[in-house]
Formats: sequence, C-alpha cells, structure tokens
Amino acid sequence: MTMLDEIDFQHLQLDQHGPLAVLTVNRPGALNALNADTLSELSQATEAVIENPEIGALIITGGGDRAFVAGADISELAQLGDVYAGRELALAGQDVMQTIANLPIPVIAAVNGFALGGGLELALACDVRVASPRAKLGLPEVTLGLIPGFGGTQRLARLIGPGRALDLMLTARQVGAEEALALGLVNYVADDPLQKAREVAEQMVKNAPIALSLVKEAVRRGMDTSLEAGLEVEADLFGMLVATQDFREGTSAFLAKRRAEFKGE
Ligand SMILES: C/C=C/C(=O)SCCNC(=O)CCNC(=O)[C@H](O)C(C)(C)COP(=O)(O)OP(=O)(O)OC[C@H]1O[C@@H](n2cnc3c(N)ncnc32)[C@H](O)[C@@H]1OP(=O)(O)O
Repeated sequence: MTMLDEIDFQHLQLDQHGPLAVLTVNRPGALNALNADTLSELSQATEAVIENPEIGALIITGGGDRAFVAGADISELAQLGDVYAGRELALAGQDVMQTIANLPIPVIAAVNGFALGGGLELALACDVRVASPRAKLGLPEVTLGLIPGFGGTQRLARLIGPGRALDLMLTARQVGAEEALALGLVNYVADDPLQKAREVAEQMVKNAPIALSLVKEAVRRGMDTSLEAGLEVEADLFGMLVATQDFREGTSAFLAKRRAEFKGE
C-alpha cells in the first residue's frame, strides 16, 4: 500500500493525518483553476484514497489564501475547437466528480475562498461543505457563453432545489458564505474551514465505516429514484448492515454502556 503523501503530484498535495486524508488543489497563481492535468491528478488522488484502507474520510481544499477552486481553466476552455472536444471535456470532468461523490468514505469540502464554476462543482461532489466567511460561491458559466459541465446543473438543483439553482445559474451571481448557508449550499461557516472540516471528519470517522458508506449509497441511489424504490434500497442496505460485526459491536457497546470499537467488518 502506497502512503498517500509519497505520491508526487504537480498541482495537488495529498496528506495523510491518521484516518484523515487532506487533498489540496494547489495552483494558487491561477486561483487553483482545474486544467486537464489537475483534473487527471484529482482522479489519480481519488484512486489512491480508495485503495488505502486506513483512510476513513477525505477533506478537499484549495492552496493559497484566496481560492478553493476558481473553476475549470478558462485558458484551456478557450482552446476547445468543436462540439466533440467540448463534450469530451464535460464527460471527463463529470467522471472525476462522480468518482469523488461515489467514494465509500465521507468527503468534506473546506471552501477557503472562491468556489466558482468547476470549483463549486467539485464542492458539490463532496458530502458536506464548510465555508470560510470570505468564500464566494457561484456558477458563472453563462458569462462565458457556457453552462456548468462538471455536474453543476444536476447537483446544485438536487441540493438546493431547481428554483434557487436556476437563480444562481441564470444570474451568474456569487453568493457569500452566510447566504450559501441560508440556501443550504454549505453546511457550516467557520473562520478556519480546514480546522472545522477536520473536526467534522473526526466526528464522522468514530462511526461504523460500512454504515457510513451505505448511508451515502442509500441517499445517492434514493435521490435518483421514486420514494418507493428508495425505501426498498434503504431496507436492503439496512438488512446488509445487520449482518456486520460492527452492528454487533455497536449494539453490544450501547447495552454495556461502553464506547464501540468499530473494525469496518
Ligand atoms: C465545466 C466548467 C466550466 C467552468 O468552470 S468555467 C469557469 C468558471 N469560473 C469563472 O468564471 C471564474 C473566473 N475567475 C474570475 O472571475 C476571477 O479570477 C475571480 C473573480 C475569481 C478573482 O478575480 P481577481 O481577484 O481580480 O483575480 P484575477 O486576477 O482574475 O485572478 C488571479 C489569476 O488567476 C487566474 N484565474 C482565475 N480564475 C481562473 C480560471 N477559471 N481559469 C484560468 N485562470 C484563472 C487569472 O487569470 C489570474 O491570472 P494572471 O495573474 O496570470 O492574470
């Protein structure tokens, strides 16, 4: 097994702190904009996290003090020559965001500044978002003659509802942290979003790992289906958990009034 901090990236930094991995998108000179190389490194980093069984949660943040990620790299977008190249870029970005969203561990975005376009789409692929009071969030693609292409039209509407999502996408306006909190776009506002993200992640990793993974799966699959089919998914996954050692441990620990020691089995 490769230690996460042994992998060499050009535009990312991946650190391991016990059960927490922290992935920093690190191109501060371009406000951490996602060029093709950075997207590809994000994909590699996500694979490395999946393959490391010691990692219980992932935090994603931006390098420097101004931005989480200011979007896809506009100088690369400007080079797109035809319909097919545009579609391929959107599919590649969507694929990275899907891989992050489907990780079997909690993923938290520490939004330490601008989260615009592809940057907000990256934050939307995370399970929970913590914003700095200085954060500015938005999907300004229509100002470039585009629409969001890394999942934003779908994930923002699912998270905050189509009316509020359309307001943000049609106006292209940037919202501050407090408005984002009121919209349900972020979960927490904190002066030190990385520290707050660590605290939230530490609280999460105390819980049973398979249950964490399956609660994500239940919500994800339920969002894409009818209530009836979603309830069936929930019952199936609930049943699977009853067969785990962690369920035995969690219930025995409760009854014995001691702290549960989960093994992810
Ligand atoms: C499928 C996905 C599509 C998309 O994501 S489309 C892109 C959506 N994002 C945006 O439209 C945001 C673009 N950026 C901005 O509007 C501004 O930046 C900010 C409001 C975030 C900050 O403005 P300010 O404080 O004046 O800084 P600055 O001088 O514009 O930026 C510093 C350096 O960062 C580069 N940069 C910023 N965002 C991007 C980007 N998205 N792609 C490529 N470069 C970017 C700039 O060009 C500049 O660089 P230099 O110092 O060399 O002039």
